[in-house]
Amino acid sequence: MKKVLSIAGSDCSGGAGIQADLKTFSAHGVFGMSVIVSVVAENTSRVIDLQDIRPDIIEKQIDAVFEDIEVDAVKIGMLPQPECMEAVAEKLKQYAPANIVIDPVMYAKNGCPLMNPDAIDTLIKTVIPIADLLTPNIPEAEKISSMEIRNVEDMKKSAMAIHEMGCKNVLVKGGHAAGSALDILFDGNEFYAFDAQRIETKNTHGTGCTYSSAIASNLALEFGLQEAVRQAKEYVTIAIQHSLSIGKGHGPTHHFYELYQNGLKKETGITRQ
Ligand SMILES: Nc1ncnc2c1ncn2[C@@H]1O[C@H](COP(=O)(O)OP(=O)(O)O)[C@@H](O)[C@H]1O
Ligand SMILES: Cc1ncc(COP(=O)(O)OP(=O)(O)O)c(N)n1
Repeated sequence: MKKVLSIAGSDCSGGAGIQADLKTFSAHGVFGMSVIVSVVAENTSRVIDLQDIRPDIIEKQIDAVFEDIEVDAVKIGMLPQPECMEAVAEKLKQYAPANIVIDPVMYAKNGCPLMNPDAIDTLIKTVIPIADLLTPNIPEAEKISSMEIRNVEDMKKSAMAIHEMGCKNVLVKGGHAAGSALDILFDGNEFYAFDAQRIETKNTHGTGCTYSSAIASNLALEFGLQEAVRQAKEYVTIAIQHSLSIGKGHGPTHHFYELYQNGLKKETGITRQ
């Protein structure tokens, strides 16, 4: 069985963070593992407080996984502080796993910061260069590339600027744009578009976590990058289509193995190998 590690924060309400990652891994039939970097007291409406985990405990969690288990892909989510970023980057350089997918989480949907804004330089210098794929949403891509994104051409320019910072591939996600849900992948040479009809729903808590974890799962399953993103885009679209009206705010995406299998068959004619 393929094994995928999530290094991320804990969302006690189950819609985002480690919890969304592990649900996504299970739906993909891979074995999920977790290194928790922050415990976030949050729900579908708000972030109440958070407690970051000490960097040495983060390092020891990573050691505990890698000294014992072969890891086929790593998904990284929330990294709240520079010290946490440095600890994670150093350990991943040491263990050099394949398929590092990084979702540079900065804010929760309600606008609460999950990354110290002063950590942006460390993110750029230390974290971005270790990514096989970086998956910023539009506000994150704007912040990292120091440019405004108003249209698809700007998404491409931003992706190129971020690629220059040392990650192998960049996927700028269009969830925050108007129009269809169009994401742009840049591999250093070509651009690839992944488009889906925008679903009218407020229940989009955890979409970015779900998407990056689905991509990491597909890479672990040995799909090439474009195919891994294409299948993950279908997964996240179906997970949003079937999202749940749980809580008073933005409800979570829905992860359900059978739904995925049937949804894929019904909606795309594709079955997973
Ligand atoms: N309302 C929606 N309908 C369809 N797809 C969406 C919708 N909102 C987001 N997506 C898709 O979900 C994925 C996650 O993107 P996004 O929501 O931008 O990430 P994040 O959660 O990091 O802000 C992307 O593929 C995006 O295009
Ligand atoms: C613990 C934790 N990690 C990440 C997020 C952000 O999740 P994301 O999928 O990027 O988007 P929203 O859930 O904020 O819409 C989070 N909220 N909590």
